[in-house]
Amino acid sequence: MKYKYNTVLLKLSGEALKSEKEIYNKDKLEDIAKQIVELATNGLKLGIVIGGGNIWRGKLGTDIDMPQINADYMGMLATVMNGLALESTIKRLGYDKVNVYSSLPIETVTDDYNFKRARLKMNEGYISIFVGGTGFAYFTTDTNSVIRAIEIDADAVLMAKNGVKGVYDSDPNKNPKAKFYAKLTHHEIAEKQLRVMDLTAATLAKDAKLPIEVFDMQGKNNIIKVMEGSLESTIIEE
Ligand SMILES: Nc1ncnc2c1ncn2[C@@H]1O[C@H](COP(=O)(O)OP(=O)(O)O)[C@@H](O)[C@H]1O
Ligand SMILES: O=c1ccn([C@@H]2O[C@H](COP(=O)(O)OP(=O)(O)O)[C@@H](O)[C@H]2O)c(=O)[nH]1
Repeated sequence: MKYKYNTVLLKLSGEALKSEKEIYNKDKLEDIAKQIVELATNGLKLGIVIGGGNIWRGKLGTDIDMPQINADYMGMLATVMNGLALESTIKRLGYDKVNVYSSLPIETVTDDYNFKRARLKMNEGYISIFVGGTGFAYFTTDTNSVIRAIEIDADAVLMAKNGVKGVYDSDPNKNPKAKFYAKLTHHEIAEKQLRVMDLTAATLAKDAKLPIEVFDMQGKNNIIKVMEGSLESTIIEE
């Protein structure tokens, strides 16, 4: 196997699909899908959680006096749209073995999810795209990523960021002197209150002893490079 991992859960933010003017940018969708197809074709077992941030986030609900629970379900539905956009792009590139599993029961456009079926299909080379978040308000897709990673018995969660190469001691976009960490323990994430994922997700990953690799997906073939171990990133483990 040419990759560091056999099975991974790749977390993509919805932001990765958008451009300045479009919620879906064809080149960005295609670039991500091409890398995913190459990885799957070469035998990497891939589960993907996609966020909804290019379309909607629950916190925007306050701007329109909407209760958070309603706003959160809108956000979860946004992740379904993103999953379908990614699925059709992957299929358009000729890789048909893709399942979109939704935490929300939308059987007309998504597959029924249970972890045993996902594992079985992934062993047959199917890519699993997990949408709908956890299906519960007050969570984010970071938590959903850790849950799905545990369920598919992933070796790690690969957390793709937009424009930062990993975890720093403070926000590198605000503090040019922020110190980069190549390695961190789960304990340090909590102890130093490093903002890489929400606390629920970080706690769950720590309890499950699940490694997390944080990397910048904005770079040529960075998703492939991080799987090959040739990209500078932050690895969070025991
Ligand atoms: N300790 C930190 N290490 C890295 N990035 C941080 C940190 N604290 C804040 N950030 C900021 O968090 C941003 C990523 O936020 P997030 O909501 O996870 O974005 P994404 O949509 O890329 O997942 C980074 O672009 C960075 O500006
Ligand atoms: O389990 C979940 C996952 C997501 N969301 C909602 O869906 C939005 C989009 O998800 P997220 O912000 O994680 O997307 P990303 O930032 O990764 O694009 C969130 O803001 C939440 O409002 C939710 O309520 N429960």
